[in-house]
Formats: sequence, C-alpha cells, structure tokens
Amino acid sequence: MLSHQQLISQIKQKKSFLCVGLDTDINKIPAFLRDHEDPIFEFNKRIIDATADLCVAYKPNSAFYEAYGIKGLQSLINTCNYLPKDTLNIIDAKRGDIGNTSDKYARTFFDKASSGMDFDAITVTPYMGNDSVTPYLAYEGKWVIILALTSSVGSKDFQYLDTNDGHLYEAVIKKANTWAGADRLMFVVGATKSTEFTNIRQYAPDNFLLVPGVGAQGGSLEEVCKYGMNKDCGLLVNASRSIIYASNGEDFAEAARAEALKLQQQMAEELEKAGVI
Ligand SMILES: O=c1ccn([C@@H]2O[C@H](COP(=O)(O)O)[C@@H](O)[C@H]2O)c(=O)[nH]1
Repeated sequence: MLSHQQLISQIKQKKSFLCVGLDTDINKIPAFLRDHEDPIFEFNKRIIDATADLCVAYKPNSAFYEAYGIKGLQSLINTCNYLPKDTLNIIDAKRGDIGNTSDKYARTFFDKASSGMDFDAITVTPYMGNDSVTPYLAYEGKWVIILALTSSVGSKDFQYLDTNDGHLYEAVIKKANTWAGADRLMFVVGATKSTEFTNIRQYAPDNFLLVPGVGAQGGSLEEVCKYGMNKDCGLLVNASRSIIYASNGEDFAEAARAEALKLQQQMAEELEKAGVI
C-alpha cells in the first residue's frame, strides 16, 4: 500500500507515472499460454515481470476477470497477490451503491482475509453520493478513485450537464474533495479530455488524476502533462491494450516492455521539463 508521499517518491525514483492496465482477454493472449492451468494469470505474471521497473501502478479491470466466473475470479486473486508491493495496485471496478452494499464491495477488493484480495485503490462511481463512497474510505490507507470526466464519447451525456456548481463533473470533484483529502482521493480524467485539465487543477490542485485514454484511445501524453501535471506530477497515466497486446507471439512480454519503455522515456522527459525531477 503506497501513501501519497510514497507514490510521489516512486514516481521520482522510477521517472515514471505509468499505470499498466491488465485488461486481460483470454481471446487475445498468445495461444501457447492457453494450456496453462491459469492462462490469464500466467499472462499477467509475465507482463508484470517485464514491466515492474517501468511503472508505478497496475490496474486490472475487474470486467475482464468477472466475465469468466469462478475461474476469472481466481485469476484476479492470483494476480492481486502477485502484484509488486512498491506499485499502487488499482482495481478498476467502477462500483458504488447504498452504504451496506458498498461496504461489501469494499470488503471484496480491500479485505484479504475475506476475499483473498487486497488492492490499494478502487475506482468508484460517484452517482449515488457520499454514503456510497464512505465505506471504501473506512479502510485506512486505501485510495478511492472517483470517476469525474471519463475518456468515453458518452461523457457528454451527463458529465457536461450544467449544475449550479459548474458542469456535473466539476461539481463531482468539488463535492468529493469535501469527503476526504488528496491523500485518499484521486479522480479519473480521460486523456481524451486534455483541454479540461487546467480547469480541473483549479479545484483539484493536489489530487492525483488517474488518466486512461493514452494509447488505444488516441489521447496525447504530451497534452495531458502540459495541462494536468502539478508540482509533484499528480498524474497516473494508464495504458492497457497498447502495452499488453503489443504482440501476441512468444515475444509478447518483451514487446510489452518495449511499449512501456517508450512511455516511461516520454514520461521522464515530461517530469524533467516540469521540474518534478
Ligand atoms: O474514463 C475511463 C475510465 C476507465 N477506463 C478504463 O481504462 C482502461 C483503458 O484501456 P486502453 O486499452 O488503454 O484503452 C480500460 O480498462 C477502461 O475500462 C477508460 O478507458 N476510460
């Protein structure tokens, strides 16, 4: 489990704010792995071994595991337990419900004695408000990552609606920041929305932003850094498909490493340009 300060230290040490997304699809992994007892875990294990020195976070997306029932859940548990201790390990579950139900989701992903999993952070939908989010915050040291402005085209349907406190996504960030500090709360902001980052930094100056959308979705790392980086970096930029499916041959882990390295090198340049390192 990494604190705010430990995360910043890892970023400076590794010169990276890369989050590797483990959206592992059994139909996309190399055929030679399919004979393994747990092919999804075997794939993840090799991706993790190949990228751990280049990234500061991993983000399995729970949908890719839940889709396979008990076997998928076991792959997720195995993956969770294999993730390095010096990375921030995020479960992208996008949960949120009434308090007693959120409490069970929190137990699922945060309480190893109960479920076998102890992720450091979870993505949460804010739509049901404070009582749907506080059960996750009850777990000391764990992070809650609130969906604010998503990378999806559909973000315009609700997130840009006007409220008496700005667009809905702006109202979400302002309100959520009254529930906990920047040492416990992050926000999801899509790389495809890079022009909004300057605005967001006005009311989320210190929060880390989890930024999906670089790579397969075409977001620009340079623009995200230009508008979204704060004095400590304040960004975790996720790439999933562009890294883990860089090759589906025997060389898939080396190819994933090469893609991660490209991003890490760009990130090191951006950190130097911004004076973070
Ligand atoms: O706004 C959002 C929120 C979450 N995601 C998730 O991030 C990854 C992106 O994967 P890529 O392959 O790098 O496109 C995936 O798990 C999404 O569910 C997002 O894309 N946008």
